[in-house]
This record gives sequence, structure tokens and C-alpha cells, in this order.
Amino acid sequence: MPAKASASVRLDNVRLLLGKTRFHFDCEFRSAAITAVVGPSGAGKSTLLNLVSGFERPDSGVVQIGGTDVTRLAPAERPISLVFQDNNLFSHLDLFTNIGLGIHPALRLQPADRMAISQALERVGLAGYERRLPGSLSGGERQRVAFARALVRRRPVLLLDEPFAALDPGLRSSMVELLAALHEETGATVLLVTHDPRDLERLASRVVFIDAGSVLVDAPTAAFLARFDLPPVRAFLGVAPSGEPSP
Ligand SMILES: Nc1ncnc2c1ncn2[C@@H]1O[C@H](COP(=O)(O)OP(=O)(O)OP(=O)(O)O)[C@@H](O)[C@H]1O
Repeated sequence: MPAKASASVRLDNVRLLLGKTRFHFDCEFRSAAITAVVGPSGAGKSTLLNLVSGFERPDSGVVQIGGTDVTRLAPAERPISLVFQDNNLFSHLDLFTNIGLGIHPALRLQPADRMAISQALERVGLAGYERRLPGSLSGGERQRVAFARALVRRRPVLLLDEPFAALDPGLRSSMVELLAALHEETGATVLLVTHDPRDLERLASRVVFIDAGSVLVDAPTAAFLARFDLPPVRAFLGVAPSGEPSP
């Protein structure tokens, strides 16, 4: 399994205009922590992850990973692994190759790498699937392959954009446990976009709540879960103004 490695992620006064939507992020994600990134649909959660991964470039401000300015680096040059909603597998390449590309873009794989690929497939419940093509898998299985690819990359920062969304409830809960175990082992810095409040208590030590393109709350999970004073947070948690769960 990957050695322990992590790095803080900082967005320093980052501004971006996409269409008519303005984003302004000034926040830091702690090294080696799982931070849940939550908020209403369209608030800017995926945009924040895109700024960290380099798929969006800020109009101004600086993105730092592990104290290094990565603002001008391409996604492949940043010390990150990604599991996004569309899992970005190459449809003409088998799963072994798709995962192997995550380790080495020219597929110069050592015997240990080949073993790591098979182990990662086993870990996500797809043992023996090395020669299958992505098109022969269900959406949930493809998402698990994307997860396996992120596992073998051994990057200090892991960006997860609703990685459990396509999974049925049983599989979802086993993948949540897998993420918790892997975080324990690797100590990676994890940014997890989720719509499910249950993920906060199970996985996240901190929560960043995005509303209308900027950070509304940045707090330890327990403190965030007590912010019934904020209507958008109440709506996210499904809690009535009285503090009782909504019917
Ligand atoms: N390339 C773009 N051009 C114009 N507008 C964009 C672009 N990308 C995102 N937006 C807009 O920015 C806003 C934030 O989008 P984003 O995908 O970051 O939200 P989100 O919080 O991840 O939402 P969801 O939970 O629904 O996935 C949305 O209103 C979206 O339409």
C-alpha cells in the first residue's frame, strides 16, 4: 500500500468568472485530513475542485499544494489523484491499462506496479477484471475502477467529486468504509464533494460549505453540524427551523 504522504491545499484569494457566475475562494484544506465540500447544487463545489486540479485556471489569486504555487501547472503536473462524477476511463483500453496509466503515462510498469493494479482491483471488488473494457461494466463498476486508479497513483492529494453517487446502498457503504481505511493507511489530504450529510460524520474531520461561489462555513464537522442558525446549512442537513429533522 502507498507510503504516507500528504500536503495542504490552499486557495489564496482565488477569483474566477464562469459565464455569469463569480467565484471567490480564500481557504485552506488541512494536510492529511478528509474535508467534506458541501453546499447547494450549483454553488461551486466542482469548480473548487477544478481549480485545485488545474482544469480551471483562476483569473487572479494563487493555488498552492504543499506550499508550492501550482497555479500555472497542468493537471497532470499536480500531485493529485481524481475521482470525478464522469470517471474518465479510456473506453478502448482494458481496465489494467486504464489503471496502469494512472501509475505511469507511458505504461513503463514494474512487477510491483502490476501487482498493485491487481490488488487495487481486488480492493474495490473487481478481482480478475484486468482485461475487461469499461463499456462492459455498469456505471457503479466503472466508478470503482476510477477509485482503483486513484489508489495506485500514490499522490498526496485525493480529489473526490461525488464518488459514491452511482453506487447502490450496499456498495456505497462498503466504498465509504474502503475510503476511510485507505485514508487511515495513506494519510492523504482528501477533498470529498458529497450531497449526503451521513458522509460528514463517518468520513470528514472538517466541512467546507460553499454557497453562491464562496465559502460560507469552514469548521470542524461537529461545529458545522451545529450551525442551525444558517438557513442554507439547515436546508442541506434537512433540519427544520426548530432544529428538529424535517418530516
Ligand atoms: N464553464 C462554465 N461556463 C459557465 N458557467 C459555468 C461553467 N462551469 C460551471 N458553471 C456554472 O457555475 C456554477 C457552479 O457550478 P459547479 O458545477 O461548480 O456547482 P456544484 O456546486 O458542483 O453543483 P452540483 O452539486 O449540482 O454538481 C453553476 O451555476 C454552473 O452552471
